[in-house]
Amino acid sequence: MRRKMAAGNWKMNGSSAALGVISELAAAHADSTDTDTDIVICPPAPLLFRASELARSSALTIGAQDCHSAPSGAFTGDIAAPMIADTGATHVIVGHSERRDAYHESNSDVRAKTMAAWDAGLTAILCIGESAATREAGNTLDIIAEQLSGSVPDGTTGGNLVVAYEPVWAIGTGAVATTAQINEVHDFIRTRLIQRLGDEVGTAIRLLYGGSVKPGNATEIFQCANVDGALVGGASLKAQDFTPIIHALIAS
Ligand SMILES: O=C(CO)COP(=O)(O)O
Repeated sequence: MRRKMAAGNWKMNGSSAALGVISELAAAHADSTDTDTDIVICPPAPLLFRASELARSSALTIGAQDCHSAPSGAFTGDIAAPMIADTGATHVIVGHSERRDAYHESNSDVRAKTMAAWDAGLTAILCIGESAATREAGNTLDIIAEQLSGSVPDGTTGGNLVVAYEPVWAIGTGAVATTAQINEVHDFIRTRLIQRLGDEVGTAIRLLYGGSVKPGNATEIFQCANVDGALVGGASLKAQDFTPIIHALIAS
């Protein structure tokens, strides 16, 4: 059985004062008997060291929101995957639609970042998802197939790769995808991963849904067969919002 994952992407939000959320989440999970769920918090890079310290000896783990594809070099302002690992973080988000859009990251860029993450011993949370225009044109599965074949490198063990399906039109809009839409895309992703990587690895990769996941819709989303968890933006910034989502996942 695949482990579940509740991942929180804080994006460019949160000062050191926000780190209290990590302690609150750790405390809320301290008495849990659940051992099947990974809780990953991805704060802005300047908070990674302190977040990793706070999460130590709790059920929480820490991830970054992006990495460069090179292990070091003259790339002012960028962060290399080994640096992320050095903070104690264990995960990194790659290919988020906000980066694909604002920084023109291509599928091959995302592929290179994913390999860099693996080289540093990190688990990559690789994001894919269609725009509103793509969905309206009926091309969702074509784009998903293209993103998968272009962004996912060969050589995953299954455990070091998590694929997050985040329809761009559902991010930060409150317009959550229907379970029919989520099922269609997640089942398609699973089939494609198995076709390409074989049954064992293709089945082991976890698939997260992201896009306006809230306490009120989490239970329904987690009932989808190929949804192993969520990548949560806004609702991961407050323990009182993220905790019920984690509980809904554990109960699913
Ligand atoms: O982009 C997301 C997570 O990476 C989703 O953000 P929201 O949950 O705020 O819609």
